[in-house]
Order: sequence, then C-alpha cells, then structure tokens
Amino acid sequence: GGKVEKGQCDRPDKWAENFPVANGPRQSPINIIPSQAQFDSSLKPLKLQYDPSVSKDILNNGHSFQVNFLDDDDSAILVGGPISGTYRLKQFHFHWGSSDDKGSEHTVEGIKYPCELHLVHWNTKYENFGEAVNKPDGLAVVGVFLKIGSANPRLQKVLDTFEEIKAKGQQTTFMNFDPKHLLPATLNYWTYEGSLTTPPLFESVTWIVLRDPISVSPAQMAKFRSLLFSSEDEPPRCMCDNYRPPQPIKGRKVRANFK
Ligand SMILES: COc1ccc(CNS(=O)(=O)c2ccc(S(N)(=O)=O)s2)cc1
Ligand SMILES: [Zn+2]
Repeated sequence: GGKVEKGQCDRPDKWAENFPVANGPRQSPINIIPSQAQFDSSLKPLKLQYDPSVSKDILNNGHSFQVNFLDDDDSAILVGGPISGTYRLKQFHFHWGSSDDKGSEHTVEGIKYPCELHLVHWNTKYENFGEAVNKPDGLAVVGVFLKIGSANPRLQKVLDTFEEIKAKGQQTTFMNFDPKHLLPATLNYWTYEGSLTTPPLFESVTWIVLRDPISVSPAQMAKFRSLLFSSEDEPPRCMCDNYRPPQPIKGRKVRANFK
C-alpha cells in the first residue's frame, strides 16, 4: 500500500524465521504484574558505580541510538541486585513509540510507557562483551521507564546530539556523561531471566526493571522521533515504534526487592 511497509527483518512477528529462539522459554520483554511478583528479601540493593569519564560516543545504529562506553576496566559497573560478580556497562539505548501512548518494551499490568531506557552490562567472568553476549548469565540489563511529565534536563544532553546522528550509521563523540543521572531516586526493581529484545534474541539477560519512572516531556519525545531508521542516501523513515511487544512468561518467576 501507500504506507511504507516495514522491511521483513524489522517486524518482530517475522523474527522467528531467522531466529528460532524468538519462541524460546525465556524471551523478553514481558508484561509485569506487580501482585504476582514475589518479594525476595535475599535480593541485594542495586549498586551502579559509573565513572562518567568512560562514556565515549553516541551512534545511530539504524534501530535505535546508543551511547557507548569504554569497558576495558571496572570504571562503570553494576554489582549487587540479583547478580553475583561484576558486570561492566557497555552501552545504553532506548525504545519508543510513534505516539506517547506506546513505546516501552516491558509493560506493567498492560500499561505501556512512551519510552524505555536500557543500560546493558556484561559479566566480567567472560573475557569480553562478545564472549558474554550469548551465555545464560552473560548480560544484565537495567530497564528504566520514561513517563510523560516535565522536561528532563539530564535527558536533554542526549537529545542535543540528535542533529549529528539523525541518520543510520552517524556517530559523534559523547564524553563525560554520567548515566546515573538517568536513574530515578529509588532503585526498587523487578527481576527475571530473559533475553535480548532484538535479534539475535540471545537468552542471556538477567533483567532488572526499575519500578519508578523518570520524566520526559512531549517535546522531548518528539525529538526522539526526529531520528531516522534510514541512512542519509535513503528515503527518510522516522525512527519510532522500535519496541518488541511482551512475550509469553512460560512459567518464569518475577521477583521484587520491595514489598
Ligand atoms: C555477537 O555480537 C553481538 C551480538 C549481539 C549484539 C546485540 N547488541 S546488544 O547485545 O548490545 C543488545 C541487543 C538488544 C538489547 S536489549 N534491547 O535487550 O537491551 S542489548 C551485539 C553484538
Ligand atoms: Zn533495549
């Protein structure tokens, strides 16, 4: 039809053809039902220790944009929470909708937020990210919901780079950014065993989804939608609706570190 159809590979309902794990036992995201989450008093507080000097650059990778970090030492790490050992921050990125009524990957009692932030960490028991990415305990991703409200000045620093990374493949330096500034005041979380939410959908992620959202304004959400899936030499395709819908829970337990 007239509407530019999404290519085969970007449609979540088509991923199982090339990535059969799409129908696996521990796929993400999921719908979180707080009343069904089990409070677990053995869960430790989340400790995110980020040195802002290791933020490196920001890239439009054609399905989202991501801020990359130097991960050759323990300058930006996640410890505690549901995980054992030390996980290093590799990158953070977002998922969002074409309108403010959708966009998050995880949902809470069916509620969709307009946007969701993912901070991707890898387990330092493995040599590097590439080794960790497909191991069952290889990754830990912290998910943060964004809720429509007042403009978020911390987020604005990220949005101000968008003119330079509008199209797929564009990249620019992004230094001295502290991702701790993108976290809510309290780090209450739900946790469950899941997967990457984009191909290759590896079932390698311990998910840590924060209960409390951070704010984003409608104008800031419009800025997210100014990015393009397409490269400079292609017809422009607005980057939005880059979220996978919730997947079957398949008997998994969701634990909470709060009552
Ligand atoms: C084999 O080399 C590889 C393999 C796979 C990747 C994908 N990139 S990735 O692992 O950072 C993520 C993809 C999806 C993420 S989500 N939305 O679940 O947080 S994180 C990179 C290199
Ligand atoms: Zn993600």
